[in-house]
Amino acid sequence: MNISIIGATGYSGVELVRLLLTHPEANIVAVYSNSQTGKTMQEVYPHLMHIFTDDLAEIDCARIREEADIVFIATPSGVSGRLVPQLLDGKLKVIDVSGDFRLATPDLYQQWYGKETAGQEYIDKAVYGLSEWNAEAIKETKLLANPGCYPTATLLSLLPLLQENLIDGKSIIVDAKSGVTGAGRGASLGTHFCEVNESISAYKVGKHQHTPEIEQTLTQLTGQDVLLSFTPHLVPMNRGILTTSYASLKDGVTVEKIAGAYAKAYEGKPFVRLRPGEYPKTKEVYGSNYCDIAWHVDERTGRVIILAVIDNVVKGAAGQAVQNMNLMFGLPETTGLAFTPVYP
Ligand SMILES: NC(=O)C1=CN([C@@H]2O[C@H](COP(=O)(O)OP(=O)(O)OC[C@H]3O[C@@H](n4cnc5c(N)ncnc54)[C@H](OP(=O)(O)O)[C@@H]3O)[C@@H](O)[C@H]2O)C=CC1
Ligand SMILES: CC(=O)N[C@@H](CCC(=O)OP(=O)(O)O)C(=O)O
Repeated sequence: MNISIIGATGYSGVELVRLLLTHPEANIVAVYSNSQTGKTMQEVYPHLMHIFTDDLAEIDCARIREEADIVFIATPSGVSGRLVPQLLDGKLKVIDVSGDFRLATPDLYQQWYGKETAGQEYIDKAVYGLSEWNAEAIKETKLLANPGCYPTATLLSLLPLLQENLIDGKSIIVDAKSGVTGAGRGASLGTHFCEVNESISAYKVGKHQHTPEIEQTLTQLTGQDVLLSFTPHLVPMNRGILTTSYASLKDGVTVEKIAGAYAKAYEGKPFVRLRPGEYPKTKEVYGSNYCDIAWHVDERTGRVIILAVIDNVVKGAAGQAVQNMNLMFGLPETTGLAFTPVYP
């Protein structure tokens, strides 16, 4: 499989390089950058010395259509919306790691991202790549919208319970925490060491762009009416997301029903590990494609509290993108991804 990567110099892009270098079917044919063309990958990332030394090329859609079977796009929002119409031709398959093709309409995207994306005809071609829940559609598509990092952990937590009608879709509150790699490699005041170290703070309260992605997917996949509050926080660590979701239980729902819904949803799903009653740590999935999920039924308040952890750069971006590539090419989902988390 010949693979091109646009945005290879970013954190998601360089994680794609790491995963694809040991994938038995993958051959990276070219890596593309916007502002660092002419340099090699090992100049930008010395940890790749003697491992991956390719030159960074200027983005050339015609060349990519000829050289690659699949292209990953790992660029800031607003970029792939412009590139995809030039790439979707012939045999080439596209996986977009950004948010440009996740929301149902260009207007909704404009409302939450404050910029333009591709036209409706391209958005309609995209399949949402939540691997565990959308595998049949993923296998058939040429354009895949890889889920956001927070939505991955949140959706995997909530879908089984909404699917079985065990919680009230209008009662959901999601409190989420992310490591700083979630904000990308570019320097900014908000991610400066002295601003984040020994501190924790919320951001984009009531207006984070992943809110409509989570609501839209919960409704599309379960048919339930959903309206939720989502609050992200930045925590002083490199990788990892912990989501804590709260929802009111429907009448008569027992601990056994909750456990049954998770067991049914994730039987045979190699990357979801169920840990009822535990307190999963981001460290326990670090560097891996796992999502660990735990739940606690609070009989006093009639609520269920669900904890989920992922590595934002792996299951939340590059790892799930490779999992989706495997599905799109008829390979076992775990190909190139069956490695152990780095611990401690
Ligand atoms: N980091 C994460 O945990 C996750 C990120 N995402 C999404 O994935 C995408 C990439 O994120 P991340 O890797 O963190 O970002 P980074 O900021 O680390 O990297 C961005 C990449 O995009 C390239 N780039 C920047 N501007 C342009 C442009 N105008 N045209 C073409 N290429 C451009 C950069 O190239 P160069 O600097 O060489 O010019 C760089 O390779 C984003 O949309 C992000 O929201 C999704 C899930 C998780
Ligand atoms: C910590 C941090 O800043 N995280 C980023 C995640 C960005 C992201 O993944 O954005 P899209 O999926 O929408 O492209 C944020 O909250 O905006």
